[in-house]
Amino acid sequence: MTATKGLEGIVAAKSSISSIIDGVLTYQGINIDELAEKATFEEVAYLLWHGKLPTQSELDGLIAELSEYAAIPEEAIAGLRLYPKGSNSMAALRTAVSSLALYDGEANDMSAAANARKAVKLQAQLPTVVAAYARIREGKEPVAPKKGVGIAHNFLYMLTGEEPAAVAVEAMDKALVLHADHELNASTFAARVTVATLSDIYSGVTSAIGALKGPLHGGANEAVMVMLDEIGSLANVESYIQGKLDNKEKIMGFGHRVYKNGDPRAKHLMQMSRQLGELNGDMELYEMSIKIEDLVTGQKGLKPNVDFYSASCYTMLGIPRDLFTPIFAISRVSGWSAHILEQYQDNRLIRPRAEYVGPVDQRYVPIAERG
Ligand SMILES: CC(=O)SCCNC(=O)CCNC(=O)[C@H](O)C(C)(C)COP(=O)(O)OP(=O)(O)OC[C@H]1O[C@@H](n2cnc3c(N)ncnc32)[C@H](O)[C@@H]1OP(=O)(O)O
Ligand SMILES: O=C([O-])CC(=O)C(=O)O
Repeated sequence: MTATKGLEGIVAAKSSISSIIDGVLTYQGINIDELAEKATFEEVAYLLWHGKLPTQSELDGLIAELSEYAAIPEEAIAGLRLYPKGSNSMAALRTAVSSLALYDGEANDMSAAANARKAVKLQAQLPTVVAAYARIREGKEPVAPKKGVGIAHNFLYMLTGEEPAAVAVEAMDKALVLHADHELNASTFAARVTVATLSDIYSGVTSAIGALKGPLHGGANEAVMVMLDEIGSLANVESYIQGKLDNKEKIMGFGHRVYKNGDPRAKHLMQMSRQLGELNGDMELYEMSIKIEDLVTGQKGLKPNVDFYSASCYTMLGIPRDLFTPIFAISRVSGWSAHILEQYQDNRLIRPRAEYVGPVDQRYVPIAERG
């Protein structure tokens, strides 16, 4: 038995949710470029869950259902208030989502209908949790979700307590579309491994949030912003990046396990970064990002991934950098839950093998004889 480090290239599941073939990403066979331009996030969530785009009445039904479930139980809000000040926002989200199971009477109901309902509940409630936590830690009261608006709108509204500008809603919605699903990425795999034991959907999503948190995966968007903040200005880009490359340090937001010729989502976020810069009358973050891309691609051949330009976009939308990865989760919970439902439909325990490389032929040594 020979292990493949990081399971690179191993096909570990059959899935009909999203595909990456020859560098082209599709959700249910629809090119991400088309969805980014035309679809709303709610349409995409429906597509991932049901395998088809919704009719107008199906979409209205989903928006109504999301509105119905968006408020989180008072006990969960009370829990958020107890988290230590300065908690990591992804750790807080992971804990809060796990706690939501305790207040859902059907958390352990494994019927298909209950699982489909819980997928919608989780999708509805993650934005509320992230926004409520962001406010509570600043000493502000959470803002109750608004009925009848989309998730992008509602999230920005609950975060700021103000009606968001149309352009901000549009940008956020597109970002959510672009992050919704991505085949068997690490967090989705974690979710599928967890539920393949026939554990519940909350356990699967909690596992997924834990996996997304890491800087080699979703956590890279925050790490990109840390880097941009450290660089500070366009004039410092070259020396900073050159220093990192000379020291063989990783540049966050670059490289990808599957895409070797570029992540198709990055160009949409790059465009959004430029547009938001123009709107804000401040192009520096965009220009710094472009210069970083030129240097890293020029010297290492590495292309930006989905996390690179999302950092400047979210910052220009006024979002604190430690909410970037939670926002990724707000979107990706659509894909996680779609994969969880797909796993339940044709389940088999996921249990690979390890190549043993430890010592052999050892004997138990009594404690008094150990050196
Ligand atoms: C939503 C997402 O999860 S997108 C990915 C987000 N993660 C990041 O942006 C973090 C930075 N990028 C990385 O760490 C990697 O490119 C990953 C984790 C995305 C992919 O990792 P892997 O497929 O295992 O590639 P691996 O890390 O083996 O890289 C291959 C080579 O490219 C180099 N490399 C890869 N990414 C980078 C980078 N961002 N900066 C500098 N060098 C890099 C590696 O050092 C390695 O070089 P070597 O062969 O000389 O040792
Ligand atoms: O697929 C991956 O490995 C990571 C990624 O880009 C994503 O999850 O969006």
